[in-house]
Amino acid sequence: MTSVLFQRVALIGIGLIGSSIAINLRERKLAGHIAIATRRKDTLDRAQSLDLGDSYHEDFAEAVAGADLVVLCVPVGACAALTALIAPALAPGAIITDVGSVKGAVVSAMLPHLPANVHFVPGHPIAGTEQSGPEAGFLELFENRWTILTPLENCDKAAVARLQNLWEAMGAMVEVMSPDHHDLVLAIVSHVPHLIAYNIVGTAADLETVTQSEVIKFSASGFRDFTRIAASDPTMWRDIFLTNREAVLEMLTRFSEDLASLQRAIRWGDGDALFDLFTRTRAIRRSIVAAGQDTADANFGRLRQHKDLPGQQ
Ligand SMILES: NC(=O)c1ccc[n+]([C@@H]2O[C@H](COP(=O)([O-])OP(=O)(O)OC[C@H]3O[C@@H](n4cnc5c(N)ncnc54)[C@H](O)[C@@H]3O)[C@@H](O)[C@H]2O)c1
Ligand SMILES: O=C(O)C(=O)C[C@]1(C(=O)O)C=C[C@@H](O)C=C1
Repeated sequence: MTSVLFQRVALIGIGLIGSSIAINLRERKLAGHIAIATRRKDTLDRAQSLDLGDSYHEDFAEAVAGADLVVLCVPVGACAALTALIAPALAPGAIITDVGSVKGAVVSAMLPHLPANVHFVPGHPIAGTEQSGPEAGFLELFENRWTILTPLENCDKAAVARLQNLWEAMGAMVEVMSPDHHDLVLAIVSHVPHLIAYNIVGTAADLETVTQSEVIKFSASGFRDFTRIAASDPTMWRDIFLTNREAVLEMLTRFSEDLASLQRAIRWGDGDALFDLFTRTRAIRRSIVAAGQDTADANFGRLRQHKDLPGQQ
């Protein structure tokens, strides 16, 4: 049995993550009032027609006024300007958080604009799909998935606990870590995999000896999975690679070295090296499935059942 955890939640940006939070707040009755603000009138109108909130604002400051929780649900590159815009309107004691996929850069971008009398608790739900826009959200997105919070050392513990309660009420599991550690971990489990997907789909599309229609016609499920990831939002991912540059480059160096070893194993017919690696990686997949962390597959299945879902914001 859940109860109202915040009196007024302001959601800034209402795409996949913002709308999933809105649906959770409403369905689970976690907020007294849901105020929604976003950049484009058209997106706001679509959010309203989906009945995602209680009030809709083109003026960001108006949306956050009186809110005890403000959640930035926008691409990482938009966080600094938006924080500067809303900072003067934040209520004393409010918790301000975000859902950005990179944390170090978000902290550096937001912190200088924030008044001392609010609690800044950056966050990141490790849950998503390749869809964007207010129509893409759904209730189960965060269920049994991790959300990472990266509060600064001097942050009020009660504020962190309140935000943790909210994520848990939305079905998530919560872990706290430093922004830098978050960025390093996410570089290898999320950012580099996306780069690989963008790259392989781009390479296939550029092949002179294989036609576009053959790529589409013969794409087996392995390649198809890459195309799903490579359909992810261009703005969001541009911002991620520009703001988590160091960690991504570090992981790419390791990745390239390991890829070169695989290339060598294939060239010299070293079947044992290939077999050993594939055995280790199969065990990793099986432990992820055993831990119940493969719900993205379930989400993907769910989205496929709704083929008419618009993908644009
Ligand atoms: N999509 C995912 O899988 C996923 C998962 C976890 C976290 N995130 C993070 O969540 C954030 C939002 O991602 P999303 O998937 O919901 O994106 P989305 O594209 O579905 O929605 C983004 C929203 O931000 C608004 N917006 C964009 N630029 C803006 C600007 N300059 N000023 C004001 N509003 C602006 C858009 O109108 C839209 O309402 C990103 O920071 C992303 O890194 C995404
Ligand atoms: O399943 C997907 O489509 C995702 O890419 C989700 C995913 C991920 O890499 O796991 C993407 C970026 C977010 O920051 C968090 C989650």
